[in-house]
Amino acid sequence: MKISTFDANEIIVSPSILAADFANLAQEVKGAYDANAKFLHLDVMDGHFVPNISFGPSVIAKLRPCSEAFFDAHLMISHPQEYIQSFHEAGCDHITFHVESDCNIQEVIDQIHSYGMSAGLTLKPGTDIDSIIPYLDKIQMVLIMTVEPGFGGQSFMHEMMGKVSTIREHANKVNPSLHIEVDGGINKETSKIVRAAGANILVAGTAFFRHPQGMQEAQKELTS
Ligand SMILES: O=C(CO)[C@@H](O)[C@H](O)COP(=O)(O)O
Ligand SMILES: [Co+2]
Repeated sequence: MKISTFDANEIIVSPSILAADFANLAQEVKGAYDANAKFLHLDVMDGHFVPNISFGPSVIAKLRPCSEAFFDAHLMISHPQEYIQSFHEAGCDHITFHVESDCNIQEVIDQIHSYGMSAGLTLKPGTDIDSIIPYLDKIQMVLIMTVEPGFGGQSFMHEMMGKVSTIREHANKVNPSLHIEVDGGINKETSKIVRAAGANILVAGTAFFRHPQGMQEAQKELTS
């Protein structure tokens, strides 16, 4: 699936499977799509770029037949350029990588595009958005981290909203179809704040997969 299928004004929920029950991953992923979440957020961690290890292409490949969702990979790895082909072969539709990773950013963007996937750039909370501005017309998504990458279940950082509105202002001039995704601590309340700031893709792990009333209710809360 192509990201151009989705409009940058459309509010999309991207459930992060980091908060799902790993012993029942296929059921969880099917449930998320049945709840009308059009994306699935895949947090890949290498234990080096961030102090945690999650899963890689072989798990994603097993999940691919379970869902028609847009597979939205978030690579928290030091050397993204070495794994782009593997994530493409696993069935990812999109890859977001970190500006702080050890790579030539433009080369990795080109590599992602060469496999027909869309490309996104993201940054840690302490990194300035000046590192991303020069690429805004070359990518399809910016992901603003609203927690330190590495773990789910952390508290939302309100102070990141300035980054969202500044990126939206720049994008209106150079790339109006740019999607802005936010990731970390998104729930019923914070979803309203990020949407007001100009984000349209909402990553939700805990608030989605661990919602006491289930995923359908989570989807409703995040989009209403
Ligand atoms: O990238 C990350 C964490 O590094 C996220 O995608 C989290 O998995 C989101 O989890 P919640 O904050 O929604 O629980
Ligand atoms: Co993420």
